[in-house]
Amino acid sequence: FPPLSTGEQEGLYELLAALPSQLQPHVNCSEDNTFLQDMFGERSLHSLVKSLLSVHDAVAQKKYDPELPPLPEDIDDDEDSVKIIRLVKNKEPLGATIRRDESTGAIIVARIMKGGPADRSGLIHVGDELKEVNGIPVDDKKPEEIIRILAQSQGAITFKVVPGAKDEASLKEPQMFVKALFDYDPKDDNTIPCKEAGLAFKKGCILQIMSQDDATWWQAKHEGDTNPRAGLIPSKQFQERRLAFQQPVTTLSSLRRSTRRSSGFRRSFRLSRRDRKTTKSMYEAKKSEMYDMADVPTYEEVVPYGRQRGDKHRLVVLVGPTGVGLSELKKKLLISDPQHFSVTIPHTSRPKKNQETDGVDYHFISKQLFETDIQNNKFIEHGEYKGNFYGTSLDSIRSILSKKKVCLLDVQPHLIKHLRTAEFKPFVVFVKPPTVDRLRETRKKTQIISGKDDKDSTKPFTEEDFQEMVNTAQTMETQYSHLFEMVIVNDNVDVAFSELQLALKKVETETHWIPVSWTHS
Ligand SMILES: Nc1ncnc2c1ncn2[C@@H]1O[C@H](COP(=O)(O)OP(=O)(O)OP(=O)(O)O)[C@@H](O)[C@H]1O
Repeated sequence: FPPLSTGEQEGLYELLAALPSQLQPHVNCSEDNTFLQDMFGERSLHSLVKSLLSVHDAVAQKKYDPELPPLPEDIDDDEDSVKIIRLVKNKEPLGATIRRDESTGAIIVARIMKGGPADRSGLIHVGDELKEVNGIPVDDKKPEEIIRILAQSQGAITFKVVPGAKDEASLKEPQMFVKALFDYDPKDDNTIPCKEAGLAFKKGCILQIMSQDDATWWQAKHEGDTNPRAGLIPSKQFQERRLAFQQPVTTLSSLRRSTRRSSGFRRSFRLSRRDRKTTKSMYEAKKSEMYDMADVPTYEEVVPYGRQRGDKHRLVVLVGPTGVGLSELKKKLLISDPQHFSVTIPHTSRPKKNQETDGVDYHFISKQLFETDIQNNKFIEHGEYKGNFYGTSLDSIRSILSKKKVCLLDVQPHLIKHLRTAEFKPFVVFVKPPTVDRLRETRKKTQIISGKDDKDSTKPFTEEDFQEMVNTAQTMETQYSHLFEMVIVNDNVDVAFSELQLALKKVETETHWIPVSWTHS
């Protein structure tokens, strides 16, 4: 209805007064007639109708909107994100703290006390930049001075703020993604408050974290899942805590076993293709380095990453047990595209042979310089063989990457963690042997370099070699699989090679997930 005019209101009263006579023909008994006369003549009914009408008018004219204070006139048009906030303050403190941002000098809301006036208003948020209080600019004031101004103010206080970026982001759907570093099935978890509400996932899955409000149970969805309902997953802290209790037992026992079989771990890093034959048993890595405890793998925050033209390539790291075929796969890649792929040139302290060229076969350096370089952490891997040092320097990796080539590197798995940096962004491929039966089948004609003596003698794989390869692969997988981005089974070498080639192509051209820590260097 449109609001009633005064004339219309009076007409309505007349109508009310006239009602009993209008109804008379329909009323048989005089008592009823008197009752109607009395009721419609009652003043209280008139005032009730009047109130009803004024409420009707107020609603129709939207008079219930509170009156907003006029906006200050000096708003800078450029500052489109400025917010003017008016809070009414009584004796109670506002419940917010401020700080000066070291780098920009801006006054920032540092904390909002839960339940205080600022919190209850819902208008001021942590991260907001304070520009003015009651028209007084605050940029040139110390936080203490501003606090004094606020303390002295009573009644309405006007703030001019620039909302913090965080504030806006928190209103949107949470955008935190993690890569799961362990398998999880709520069915096997007796601590979960509700198994049906749990979310199962596998190692390597990308999960979108929807809520971390609860310290023990987070809420998450599988990335890309259109179903909006989140499921419960153990929080990082909770998972770390309970794994810390379990791990020492399992790790220690598996390590003992692997120590005895440690010869199955990769003993050499390949120096150059020409030198392959002599590198096989060049040296053993220090055992203590190999068996360090891996961090408890839970979740790692990830972001989408796509290599832009002109960016350096991700470092390609191959790991696997001795003899599984890393050199073979590297060789195939190099042959497939020598302009695109490259391997590092190792350093050595041994004297240069006549047919060798410095910087091509090796970087030949003195023993003393080698030792200094070791001290200065210049090598990702190094070792000693027959009194001479050999090693792969970090700079030799950098030199390839800066030529915009793909660097192929194989290292022992415990060294992966040193390469996991924004600079190298390693793409780690685990090359796994097939079953012993398949090894026997596929490696029938294969000759390997005998590690028993220093001569370049070759021999076929033994049953023991196969068993050791499979066992070592198993140990490596148990301990380091959370660091592997891809697993290739080297059964048929041509199949394994095409799988690797395809995966590397994808890494170069498609958007994929990498740890968020690699994106800010
Ligand atoms: N799928 C395969 N089928 C048959 N032979 C293979 C296969 N993959 C590799 N080989 C052969 O097995 C031998 C060992 O492979 P390769 O030298 O590449 O191993 P590696 O992982 O580099 O080990 P190491 O660290 O001991 O040198 C080589 O003669 C290689 O040609």
